[in-house]
Amino acid sequence: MTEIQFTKGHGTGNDFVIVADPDGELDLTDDQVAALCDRRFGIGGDGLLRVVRSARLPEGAAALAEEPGAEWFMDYRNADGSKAEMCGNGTRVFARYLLDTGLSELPAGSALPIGTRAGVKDVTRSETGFQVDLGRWRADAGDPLVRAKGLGVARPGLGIDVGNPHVVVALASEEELETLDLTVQPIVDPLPPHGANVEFVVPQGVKDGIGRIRMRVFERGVGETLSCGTGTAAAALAVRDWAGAGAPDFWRVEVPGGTLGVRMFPTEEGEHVALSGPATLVFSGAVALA
Ligand SMILES: N[C@@H](CCC[C@H](N)C(=O)O)C(=O)O
Repeated sequence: MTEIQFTKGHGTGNDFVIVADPDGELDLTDDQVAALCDRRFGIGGDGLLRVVRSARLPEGAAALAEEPGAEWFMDYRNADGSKAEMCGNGTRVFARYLLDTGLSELPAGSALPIGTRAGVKDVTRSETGFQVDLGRWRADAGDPLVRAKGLGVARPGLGIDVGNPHVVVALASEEELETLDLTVQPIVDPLPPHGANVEFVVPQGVKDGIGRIRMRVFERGVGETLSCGTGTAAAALAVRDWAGAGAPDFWRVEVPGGTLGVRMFPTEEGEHVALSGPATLVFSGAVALA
């Protein structure tokens, strides 16, 4: 049986098994990922981050073509073993791992480019830990309806892509958010071609120029998690859209695992959205691969 080294990390309670595989020698099956992420029989995690040199992975070629400095690729897998394009909390935890293990450096004022299936993402330091520029976002057509246990009637959702697909649903009150039962997967109709992460939000108004939101999420390939970084970005974009002209470009999103910052800013290629928050490594060990 092969034994591998791992580190456990999290960003606002969205937790990951981190496996260093610099030379791309570890081809983990979906079942192996699911076993490592199992909370009873494995290490436990919402997902797995494989740390691999972009040059050693076929998917890394596009990252290197976009940004030759993107030495490291975040091979992200959901807890069920499925691949996802992006993970916002994951990129911050990935950056923390690269820096703490000495695989990369991030001098003050510079950016660390990380390869992902949704393109290269620049990570910089921020007051609360790290900021990741998620790049351009886009509204998805389809106007899905969302049914969730505990909600009664179906609610309209707004499809937003921030590298991975999301559907955001506004709830009427904190009570609705609390009584929502996310042990059962919400039904999205029509479901976007590659599925969706579903965010339930309660806007909390604007204070000191910063929009506030409370959010819970059901992640594609995982279930309810304590936080979803790309989900908070989608939530802020949706609430800003619903609020109309004059809504802020700075948002604070409260999730069960903590608070994340979201900011929208113009660039030459169009508006970008960035996510900021903490990233923590918790422990390391060795585990046998099933
Ligand atoms: N937790 C993540 C998103 C992880 C991927 C997601 N489950 C998907 O399938 O798109 C985040 O912090 O963004």
